[in-house]
Amino acid sequence: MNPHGTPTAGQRGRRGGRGRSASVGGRSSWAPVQNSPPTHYKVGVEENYADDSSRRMSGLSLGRGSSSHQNSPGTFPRDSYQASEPAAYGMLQTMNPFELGNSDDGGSQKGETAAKASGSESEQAEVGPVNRTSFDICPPKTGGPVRLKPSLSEVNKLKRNMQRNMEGNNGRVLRPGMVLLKHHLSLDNQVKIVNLCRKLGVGTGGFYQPEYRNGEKMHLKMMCLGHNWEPDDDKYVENRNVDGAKPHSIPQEFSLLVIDAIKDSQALIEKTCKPGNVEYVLPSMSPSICVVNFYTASGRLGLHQDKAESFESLRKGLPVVSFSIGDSAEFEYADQRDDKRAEKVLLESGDVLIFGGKSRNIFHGVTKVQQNTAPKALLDQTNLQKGRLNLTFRQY
Ligand SMILES: O=C(O)CCC(=O)C(=O)O
Ligand SMILES: [Fe+2]
Repeated sequence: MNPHGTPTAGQRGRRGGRGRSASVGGRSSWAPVQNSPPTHYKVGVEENYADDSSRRMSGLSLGRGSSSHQNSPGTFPRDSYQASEPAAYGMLQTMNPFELGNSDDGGSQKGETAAKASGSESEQAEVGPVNRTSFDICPPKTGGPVRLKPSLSEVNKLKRNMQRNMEGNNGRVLRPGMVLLKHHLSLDNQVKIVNLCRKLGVGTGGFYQPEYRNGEKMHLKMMCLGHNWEPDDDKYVENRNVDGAKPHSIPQEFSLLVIDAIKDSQALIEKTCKPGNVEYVLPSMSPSICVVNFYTASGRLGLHQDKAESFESLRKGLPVVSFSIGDSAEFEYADQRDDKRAEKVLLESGDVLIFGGKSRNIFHGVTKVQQNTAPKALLDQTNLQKGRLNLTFRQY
């Protein structure tokens, strides 16, 4: 059943399974692959492979057994399944491979690109690429609409937010283990994140539009860092099904921001809730996975739980840390998968939302992207296209 109530046979949704973490792979299989010069293959070329059966699992399934979904297959959508986005929107038909993999990006091109991993481009095609068109979240400026300078009120708002952040007054505990840090990411950091995501996102291992086996597309573009999450199987795998590519690693800058946000959230909990041990309420974690989503104006994400991480990670309630950048979004969360009973909160550019501890398994989703709400200063500095960039970090 998708969020519109339409049954979608055989479809499994995001993070519905809670496989008991067995032993497959283990930590060592999580070690980042060494960097290598960027190897470019077929980026920007629409690759269609008619035989859908070729979309087999190409990677090692990490730590997940057969996922015992709490809900039966076919009832667990992650996405809205509205009409798929216009193919031309932000798609690149050509790209410069030398823009990728520079060592200054912190993330680096993973050593074994899809082509390398499988030996050659033609072999790569056999791994199971289906439809991978490069997607650029910051298309080059082309004399398009002129963007106005940020207004005085926007500049003042930014200053006010910075001041509140310095005073530690920008956070709210939404429920036990769930914290919203308003305007936590500085404009500079937002710009850096956008630029890095853009860089990692345009080539091999970059953004693609995930699709379920039944052909329905998620209404967003996705790229995973650290490890690939596969929508169809609700599992992390080493090579993604769509094109066999390995994910880039998580840039260290991102991880530092995550750790910083957890510390600030814990400080807020200590101040406002005075728990005996804050680690019980909101445990610390060190991210090994980042799911990067880009929502265009019509993008959304159905209520779901994030439960593909290891049994240990879920048992300990290690938090999901979510960064929002660009247009604002309405975010809903609830104890059940029930939109009517969900609470809503607005996530604006720079907001960080954390849910761990007792809130780790909440159902959550994105109901709406509010158009033209991104800070102008951010758009000026990045040329981020209309929409919302979201990064969710987890520890496997
Ligand atoms: O975009 C968001 O705020 C949520 C994303 C999310 O829930 C996910 O990627 O699992
Ligand atoms: Fe999620």
